[in-house]
Parts: sequence; structure tokens; C-alpha cells
Amino acid sequence: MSKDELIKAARAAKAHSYSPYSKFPVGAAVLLEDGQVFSGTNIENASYGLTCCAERVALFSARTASNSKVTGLAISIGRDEDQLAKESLVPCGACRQVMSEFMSPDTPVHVDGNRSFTLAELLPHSFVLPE
Ligand SMILES: O=c1ccn([C@H]2C[C@H](O)[C@@H](CO)O2)c(=O)[nH]1
Ligand SMILES: [Zn+2]
Repeated sequence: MSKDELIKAARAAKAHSYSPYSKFPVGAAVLLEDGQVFSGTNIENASYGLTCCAERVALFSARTASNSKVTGLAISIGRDEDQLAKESLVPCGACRQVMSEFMSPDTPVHVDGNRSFTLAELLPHSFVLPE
């Protein structure tokens, strides 16, 4: 699957965002080595701190269905073209740490709006438990 197709899957997930409090939709799609794609959207809660980001919903959904390696992740963040273009709209720190559990440092993270990073660029120093 191409980068553009993965971004399309992230956009499709964003259309199902449950974000009545922030009114800020996010969609994510995870590509696995075996070719499967799993998506997620942000799911908010009246108890705000219980909200889960789109990236984590997608990663947890992928891992629930398959142990296949994650080979790419795409995210579509924001309501419209203006928001998509904002440089600050990148995955939050919590999601970066979760990505580091399931993705390699060189795994690409594509952000809708024509920006791509490796996980290492987004999170150069992840927390790793000592042996
Ligand atoms: O990387 C991010 C950052 C924020 N959100 C969601 C959480 C909340 O529902 C809304 C506003 O923060 O966007 C994500 O899904 N991913
Ligand atoms: Zn997040």
C-alpha cells in the first residue's frame, strides 16, 4: 500500500472521530508488514482525561488483531486544510512513546499535508526499561 493510500485510510477514520468536547478530529492508520491496515480515531470522554488519541487507538487495534510488524503510520490531524497545514499538528508526546513500543526508529510517520518523519525524528530518546 502506498503512502497516499495510508493517508486516505487515516482520513476515513477521522470522519468517525468522537470529539464532541474539543471538536478536533484526528484519524490514524497503521500499515503492517503482512499488508493489513488498521485505523483509529480520537475517542473523547466527558471525563476529559480518559480521552484516547487516534494514534493509540490504531496501534492497539492493530496489535489486537496481529503480531505483524508495523511498517508505517499515517495521521490526518485537524478539521480543514488550514489546520492540516499547521506545523504544530504532529503526534502528541504520549503517542510517540507508545509508537516506540511497536515501531522501529526508522519507521515512517506520514502526516496528512505532505510531511513525513521517522519515529526517531519525532522521539529521539524514548523511555526503555532496564534489563
Ligand atoms: O496526537 C494527537 C493529539 C491530539 N489528539 C486528539 C485528542 C483530543 O481528542 C483532541 C484534542 O487534543 O485531539 C489525537 O488524537 N492525537
Ligand atoms: Zn496522542
